[in-house]
Amino acid sequence: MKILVIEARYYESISEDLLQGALAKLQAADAEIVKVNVPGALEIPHVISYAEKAGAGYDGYVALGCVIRGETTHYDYVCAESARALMDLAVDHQLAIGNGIITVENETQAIARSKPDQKDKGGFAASAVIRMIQLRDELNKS
Ligand SMILES: Nc1c(NC[C@H](O)[C@H](O)[C@H](O)CO)[nH]c(=O)[nH]c1=O
Ligand SMILES: CC(=O)[C@@H](O)COP(=O)(O)O
Repeated sequence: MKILVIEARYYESISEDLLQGALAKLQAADAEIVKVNVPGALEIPHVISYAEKAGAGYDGYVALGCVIRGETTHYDYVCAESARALMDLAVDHQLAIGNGIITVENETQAIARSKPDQKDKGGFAASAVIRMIQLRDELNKS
């Protein structure tokens, strides 16, 4: 299976941990992996839309990012809109998308969720997209 990993490397070290967790799972599944990065979480859904429009032939997508609450309401919009857009793409277009965009209150929470040897949210998102590809294929054959 061919997987596009889309990273919003807004926080460099957090992003790297999310990526390593995701790559471990994808490599274990012998996936063909393509990686791209975007400025922030809000731009991740755009790439999926572009790839699908272009007929790029990805079996699934892993979205990786970290959104940490600041002083204003921008956090709420970045979290809600990126999640909503990914969900709409997945459901409306039958796409396999693993959402590894962590939305947290502070850096401590982000570290705990990004590290592969802790909560490994990047790895979980990769495992999710692998399973959804399998499930979609099974349903298409039934
Ligand atoms: N504050 C965070 C952002 N903000 C940037 C937006 O995602 C977007 O790139 C900008 O509004 C331009 O369209 N992005 C993150 O990934 N994480 C944050 O904590
Ligand atoms: C989650 C964000 O967009 C955040 O970086 C914005 O910070 P602030 O609300 O302090 O401008």
